[in-house]
Amino acid sequence: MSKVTKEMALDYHREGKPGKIEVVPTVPYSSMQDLALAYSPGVAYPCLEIEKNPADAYEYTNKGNLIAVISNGTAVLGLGDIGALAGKPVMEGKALLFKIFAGLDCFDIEVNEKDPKKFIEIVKALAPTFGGINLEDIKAPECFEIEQRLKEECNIPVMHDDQHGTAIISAAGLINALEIQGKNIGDVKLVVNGAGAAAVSCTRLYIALGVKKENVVMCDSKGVINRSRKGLNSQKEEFATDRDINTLAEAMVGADVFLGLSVKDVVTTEMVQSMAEKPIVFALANPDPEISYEAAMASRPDLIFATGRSDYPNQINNVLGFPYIFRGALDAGATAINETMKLAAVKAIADLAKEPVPSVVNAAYGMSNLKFGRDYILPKPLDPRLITAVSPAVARGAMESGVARRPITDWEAYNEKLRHLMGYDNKFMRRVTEEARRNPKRVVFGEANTDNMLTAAVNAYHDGICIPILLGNEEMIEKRAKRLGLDIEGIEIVNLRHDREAERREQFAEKLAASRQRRGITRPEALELMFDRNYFGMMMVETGQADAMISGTYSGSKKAAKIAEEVVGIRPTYNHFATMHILNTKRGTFFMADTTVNREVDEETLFDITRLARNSVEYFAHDPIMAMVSYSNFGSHKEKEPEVARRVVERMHEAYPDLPIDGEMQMSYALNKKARDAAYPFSRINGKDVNTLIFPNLSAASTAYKMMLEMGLAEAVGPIQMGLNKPIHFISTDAAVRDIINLATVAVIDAAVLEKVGNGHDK
Ligand SMILES: NC(=O)C1=CN([C@@H]2O[C@H](COP(=O)(O)OP(=O)(O)OC[C@H]3O[C@@H](n4cnc5c(N)ncnc54)[C@H](OP(=O)(O)O)[C@@H]3O)[C@@H](O)[C@H]2O)C=CC1
Ligand SMILES: CC(=O)C(=O)O
Ligand SMILES: [Mg+2]
Repeated sequence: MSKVTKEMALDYHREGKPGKIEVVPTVPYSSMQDLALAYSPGVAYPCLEIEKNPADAYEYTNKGNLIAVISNGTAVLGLGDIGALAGKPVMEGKALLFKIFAGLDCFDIEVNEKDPKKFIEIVKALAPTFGGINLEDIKAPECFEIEQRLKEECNIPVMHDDQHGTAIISAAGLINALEIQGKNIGDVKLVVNGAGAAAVSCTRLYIALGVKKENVVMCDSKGVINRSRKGLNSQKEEFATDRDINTLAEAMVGADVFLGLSVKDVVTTEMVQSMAEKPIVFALANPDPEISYEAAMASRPDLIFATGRSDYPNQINNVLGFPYIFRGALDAGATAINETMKLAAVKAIADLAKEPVPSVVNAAYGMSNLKFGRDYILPKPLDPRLITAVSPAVARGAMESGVARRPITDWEAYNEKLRHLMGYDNKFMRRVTEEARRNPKRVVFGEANTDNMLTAAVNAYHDGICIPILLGNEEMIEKRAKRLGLDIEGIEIVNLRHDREAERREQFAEKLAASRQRRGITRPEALELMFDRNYFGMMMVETGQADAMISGTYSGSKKAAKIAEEVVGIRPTYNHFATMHILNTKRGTFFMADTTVNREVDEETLFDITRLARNSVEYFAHDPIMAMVSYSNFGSHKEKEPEVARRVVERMHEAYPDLPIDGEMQMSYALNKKARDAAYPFSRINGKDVNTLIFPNLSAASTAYKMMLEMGLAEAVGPIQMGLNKPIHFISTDAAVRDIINLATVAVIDAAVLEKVGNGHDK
């Protein structure tokens, strides 16, 4: 991750539409009828229902999925009292996190009011709008009264995240760090620096989990809070120590755990060195910690160190909790977020860190070997399992403690809903990944000496998806792996240019020349070609020395595709091969073809593309419902391109009389079955939701899927090659690591099917 600079951050916030979030309608709104339903007169009906029964607000409005992040700007991060307006970027940021991590909609509300009593009245008056209230960055001690009263007086969950979110996450981190250091929570000496919202609440939770109160020393801006201090507020009084010490430096001597929730740079290396053996330091002030990562780690080797930042190992930040805690609370219809729910969240988060880390998480952090230990005490914020680990635990907690108004009964369905909410639930990829893991295959990675290819190959290996064979110079690959922090032990590297591969090059050349001698490749030429990664790698697959290949391409796949045609050839029942992209969207999974290969599409090419797509969609266990898309509808335009599309549909109807395919038709009819059924009742796909889109040319297909991706409307798997004799797949070397892993996973499945049924699944 590159260092965040002021300029980058300001540009990020300013570019495009300023800020970070927007409001998007969720119902149709284009016709008069729609407007009459959305607003007057139709809107009166739900109003009257809610008047009769307020709980109906959850049925007819967005209340049940809407959070308010409310702040008065008095303790914004560690920046202090910068005011309500200046805190808005933080609150917008939280709104964004609620949305992307838990699918919760969120309004940020900055209230220009420091008087706690007035602030409480304002928030209370706003409460009917929301399903939950996340109080944020409100300073101590006012935050305690504010939260307490709002919890009592609102009938929706209210949580001050700086208090409880931080307490939950850091407690999970503490439990795991203590386990690694081999210490007992009941024995540890704890120093807390800061006596504000976060510090007080964290300390209370640690005590509930077993820390002895007499082993706690808390400090504020004036030093140690001891009994001789006068005029302490009640929270500071609660933690005042009997020990006769005054400074943080004195408190640190012999301490096992340091918890910083104060300001930057107040801890020195000497202080860390003065701590007990195997200490734990959580320096959580944001954006800059109480001691820097570099200084802390240099101070002693037996330390476990965490900060609130995302750019160092062990991030302890309430982002790991609040989206999922509110998700679980709202889904169970909880009236509050109570101690049982908080403890359930602590356990779920702590336990998740001990589970094997999936490759998507490693890949997201450019790592290959994240494993429970001193540099990984908590799950990473981009871990997609957090939602299914934490939200159900919190919802169960709500039910057990009797605050759930809408108890969940079908947990499997709830988990499914959570996954779906989140990520255009990649059910398809989950299924193929499980299949690949059951029977991993040998996959050659061409261009293994590039960052993303190498990271993908190594992650796929550690995830048990495939057995990679890396093509490239071993020294260079090793160097790169070291720089990227990738563990490549156990992975085969083949340096095809090395003398020790001379025999294999000869063997491959002979075989290639034998099959291509009448098509212009002589043996000496074939031998020359074996110095090319694509020829060599594909020959490995052709001769059974590997099961599949991911060919890294630099500028489109044209050259590599030509080589694949020469080396492994096109399946006997076709004259062309093509590629398909699988798009996971909010509306389900769509298959699109041909997205990358055939630049000139005549009738024969389009016929092959359509047959290949039909075959592949079935192969991925979907029943194809196909639309041939065009700018024309069923003959409305007579030009060559729609004519070709029409003829291909006719030929498909003849070849596969039962196949639901039709067209040519515009995309609006392909995707809107109501409109299609009304306008073209004769269509063969009447009443059906299309899942496979065949495009009349490469420009249209490529533009369509890329537009969906760029607009954030889909996640894609692909390009999936269809029609070659062997599983050779092509992807750009700078494609995202996750995309390369996904393609390698598909290649493994491809190889397994080939092994089982040959190309016999061609029909
Ligand atoms: N990583 C995470 O997830 C989270 C991190 N934080 C961080 O914790 C910090 C505090 O936040 P919050 O509790 O909301 O804020 P508050 O304003 O409620 O509390 C701040 C506390 O820090 C104390 N403090 C200020 N300067 C010093 C100093 N030099 N030495 C010791 N203590 C000092 C203040 O002391 P006094 O009482 O004397 O004024 C006060 O007790 C911030 O940096 C924030 O970013 C907060 C929430 C979550
Ligand atoms: C993370 C957070 O909430 C804070 O630093 O205030
Ligand atoms: Mg905060």
